[in-house]
Amino acid sequence: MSPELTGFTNVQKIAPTIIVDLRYATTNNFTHQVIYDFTTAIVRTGTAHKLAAANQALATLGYRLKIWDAYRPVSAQKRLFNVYPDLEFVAKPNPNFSHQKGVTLDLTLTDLAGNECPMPTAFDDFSPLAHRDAPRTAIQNHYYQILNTAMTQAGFVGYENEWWDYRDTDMASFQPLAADPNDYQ
Ligand SMILES: C[C@@H](N)C(=O)N[C@H](C)C(=O)O
Repeated sequence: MSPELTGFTNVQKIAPTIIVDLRYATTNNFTHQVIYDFTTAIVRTGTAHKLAAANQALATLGYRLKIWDAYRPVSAQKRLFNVYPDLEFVAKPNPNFSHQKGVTLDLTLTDLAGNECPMPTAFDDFSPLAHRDAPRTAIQNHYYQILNTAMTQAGFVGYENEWWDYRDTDMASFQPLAADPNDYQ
């Protein structure tokens, strides 16, 4: 992978219409604790370009992406795992994995005004209803398919147990890398 793609990028710098609402920067998450001290969503630059392509495709259909989590330091993963050590829904701390190396996003779909579309569950609903093969209502399935098509066509793969978790298909090409998102505002 070229060196220009392996650093970190603030996703809103290349896709300003993406909404960022980092839930672990607030107490509005499953831990009820503030997990980290930043509100800027960063991912590896190659991943950011793919995300911008997904958001652009969605814009033509009248939708936007809303990000709930992006790069997550290993220290934050430790806090999440301490509260909910269930590998189905929270990964073990590991600098070479997923959010912790900046190749994964937790996200949902909104309309152009920023209103969230109906999806299978709330964010971090750690129940079987979050699984990608769970039964969905027709309306939930409609919006899920719009999101899933845009993300997979842009080069992401969805984690089977969480409908909101999308990983760069090139994730294995990225070596571990840490950053402070506050440096990318
Ligand atoms: C905690 C949840 N939002 C999540 O990101 N789960 C995956 C499995 C992870 O911890 O990487």
